[in-house]
Amino acid sequence: KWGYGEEDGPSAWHKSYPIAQGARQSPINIVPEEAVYDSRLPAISLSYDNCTSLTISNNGHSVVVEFEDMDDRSVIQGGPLEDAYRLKQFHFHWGGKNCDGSEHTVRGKTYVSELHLVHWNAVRYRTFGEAAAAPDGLAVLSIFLEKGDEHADLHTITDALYMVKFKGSIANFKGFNPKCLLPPSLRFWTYPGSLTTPPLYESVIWIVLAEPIRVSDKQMGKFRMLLFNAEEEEQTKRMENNFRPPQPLKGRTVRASFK
Ligand SMILES: Cc1cc(C(C)C)[n+](CCc2cnc[nH]2)c(C(C)C)c1
Ligand SMILES: [Zn+2]
Repeated sequence: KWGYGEEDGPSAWHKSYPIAQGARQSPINIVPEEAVYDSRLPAISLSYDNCTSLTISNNGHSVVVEFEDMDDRSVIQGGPLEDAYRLKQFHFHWGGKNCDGSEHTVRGKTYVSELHLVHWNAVRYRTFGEAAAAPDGLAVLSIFLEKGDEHADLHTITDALYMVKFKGSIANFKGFNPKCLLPPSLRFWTYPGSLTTPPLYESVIWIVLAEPIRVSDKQMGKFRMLLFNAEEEEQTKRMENNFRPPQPLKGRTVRASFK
């Protein structure tokens, strides 16, 4: 199977997943000066007030918070999106003790971590799986985490990580609303891309917020206590550096919602 190590990491994925060298792969390096300001782009609208978080889990690649997505109780719309997309889950990518782990970069700058809020087009597709394989199936809202003071609301997540230390662990995680993780500004860049892990489906409309949120080193240290391995496996592998590096733009246009 695939991972983030020397043998099974991003540079090897193309062997089992040739789309890794496709025309709309993610992440990318965003160059603001080359982004096209589009004044017709509506603002992003997030309706998370009735969202229902269910669980927090360790899938062996990241820590994931899943939501109830049987109706349109929590959706993202506007921006580049034709339809409303349903919130399905969010997860993070991060680095190691002294190195950054964001997936997208801005003028080559990396951030400590990157939060992905994953939504799917339930207007056009019946299931998440079907949407995840369709060109306009998913919309991922990406938020950069920058090193700074403690983030007051991130504690709710970091305090729960001990419950999902091992791959395959899952715990109740009700009542969490991710709107507390948004930065003050919803100014964004948007471009057509892909999942950043195998199967690397080219099914994601990316919406990357320009303004990061700030988190402390101590809070990030708690993410690095998670493990890639299951409890019964003998080798203990710390969960860190679970990010894919930027991929070729291949002629795509990045649009900006701001000048
Ligand atoms: C069908 C599928 C969908 C996703 C994400 C977009 C939730 N993911 C995560 C891929 C991803 C993570 N960040 C961006 N893409 C996978 C991985 C767990 C195998 C499978
Ligand atoms: Zn992700």
